[in-house]
Amino acid sequence: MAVKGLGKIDQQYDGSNLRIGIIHARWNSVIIDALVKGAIKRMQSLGVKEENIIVETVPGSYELPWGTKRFVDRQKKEGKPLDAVIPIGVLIKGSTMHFEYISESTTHALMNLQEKVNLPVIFGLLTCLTEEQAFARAGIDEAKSMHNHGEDWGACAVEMSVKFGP
Ligand SMILES: O=Nc1c(NC[C@H](O)[C@H](O)[C@H](O)CO)[nH]c(=O)[nH]c1=O
Repeated sequence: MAVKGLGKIDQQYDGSNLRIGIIHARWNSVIIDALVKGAIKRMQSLGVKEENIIVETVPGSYELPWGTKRFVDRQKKEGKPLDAVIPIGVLIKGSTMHFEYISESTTHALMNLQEKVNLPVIFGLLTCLTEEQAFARAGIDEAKSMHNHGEDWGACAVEMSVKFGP
């Protein structure tokens, strides 16, 4: 049986010297809140200090690429550069093509952003066909919960920062 999710992390990484940003959309906020909490919980379990986890928000997932760029730039300008950033959004398919266009464009923009900001930009965009899929991936629906993907994103941010930092 294929094992979904991050699988076994090959080692515990020490996040105690890291400063990590989370920037999240405000659409589908119940699911977003669970994902953000999961990412924070996992990063703190790896030693990232509470004061070094900076949270910012944007209206929707479409604003994540531009918001992330400005967020990273501002933290750097204030002399408090980030080691990684986790944009988080939840897109749920509706009756139009809006979902497809935002999913595709935002995914490409976030991928390309890494070169521009020279930091790990973790892919925290849930693109779900149903609300049930989104609840399950945020660890909300115990019945079908796979696990809270936010925790994977937090672990990924720490690993990428420690392994590939400056
Ligand atoms: O439409 N559905 C969604 C959505 N639309 C808004 C969009 O991201 C943007 O904020 C506006 O178009 C204004 O630019 N944003 C989401 O995060 N999830 C959705 O499921």
